[in-house]
Amino acid sequence: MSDFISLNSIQRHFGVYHALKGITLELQPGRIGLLGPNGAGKSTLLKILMGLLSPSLGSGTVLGIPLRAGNNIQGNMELRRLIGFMSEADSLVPGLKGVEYVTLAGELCGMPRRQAQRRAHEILTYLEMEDARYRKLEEYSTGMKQRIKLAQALIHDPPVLLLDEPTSGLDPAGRDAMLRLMLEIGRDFGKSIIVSTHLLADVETVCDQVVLLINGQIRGQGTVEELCSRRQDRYRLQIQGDREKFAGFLRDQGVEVLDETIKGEVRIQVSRDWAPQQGFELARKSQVVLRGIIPDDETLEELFLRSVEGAETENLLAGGKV
Ligand SMILES: Nc1ncnc2c1ncn2[C@@H]1O[C@H](COP(=O)(O)OP(=O)(O)OP(=O)(O)O)[C@@H](O)[C@H]1O
Repeated sequence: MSDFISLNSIQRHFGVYHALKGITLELQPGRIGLLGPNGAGKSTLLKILMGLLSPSLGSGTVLGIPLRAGNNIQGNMELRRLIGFMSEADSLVPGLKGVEYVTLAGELCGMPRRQAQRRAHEILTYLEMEDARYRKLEEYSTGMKQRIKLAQALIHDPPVLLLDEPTSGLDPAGRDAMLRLMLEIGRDFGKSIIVSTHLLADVETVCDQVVLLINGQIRGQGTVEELCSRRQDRYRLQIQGDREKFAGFLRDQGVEVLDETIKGEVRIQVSRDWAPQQGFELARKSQVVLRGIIPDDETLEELFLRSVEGAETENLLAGGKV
């Protein structure tokens, strides 16, 4: 069992709707991407991890603190001291200036006012918000709002950050800057980060682990490399000889050719029980030299789309039940 996060069949119902349908997960500290389409249950899971919501069923521990169905006020308070949360929603307090808002977040975490003020200034300097700190929050641009939300999550120097859609609404430059900050905070300051997003590129840039959450269920977990190398039905045949002729021959033999435009290579899709030995046999018959057969990994985007489609098909077959 992981000391970091260990979940066992966690469910969360909202009335008759099952937002989480039995989440079992063991996570190690690091930079973790919680990837899923809209409505997958990402925010619900983050809120359970930090004790803002309790599970309807199931059990688990986060940083050694047990998650319990029903009210667990003591455990939830402890979790909030250890976790910084940046919500997706616009959770700012109108009328406050940037530095007042971040100070208030510190005080709400139990910090004495002076300490919270000092720390708020430090963080706002680190986030390059020197000038914006004395402006009212309602005057902030979307990029500034996302930064100040990150600042309030960092105020009490928690070892773990939960970031819900941190790049939402940002322009490309703002997004790059936010991703750089996340990398820095995770890699250089040693904090664990769980980032909820549906943006694959954000996960690829920042995260060393991925959890794929679709329709309230875990559909994959591991490093990007591990997840993308799971399929065993696509190969790159590296050949010496006439590529087009070989591709035509393969098609005649009932092999699906995905791409024959890459120099020295033909990409194919086959059934899962296809043995690479068959590739050599086909090459011999077609009189080309086969130099190698390499499993053809899918991109994170392909994996994501395939998983979403798979979940939709299963849902349809199950009669679309929640
Ligand atoms: N308080 C609530 N009451 C009723 N239903 C809810 C509540 N919170 C979430 N849900 C439902 O649970 C499902 C999962 O919502 P959640 O916000 O966790 O998804 P998400 O993956 O974060 O989506 P998004 O990427 O769109 O933010 C959605 O269908 C949502 O409508």
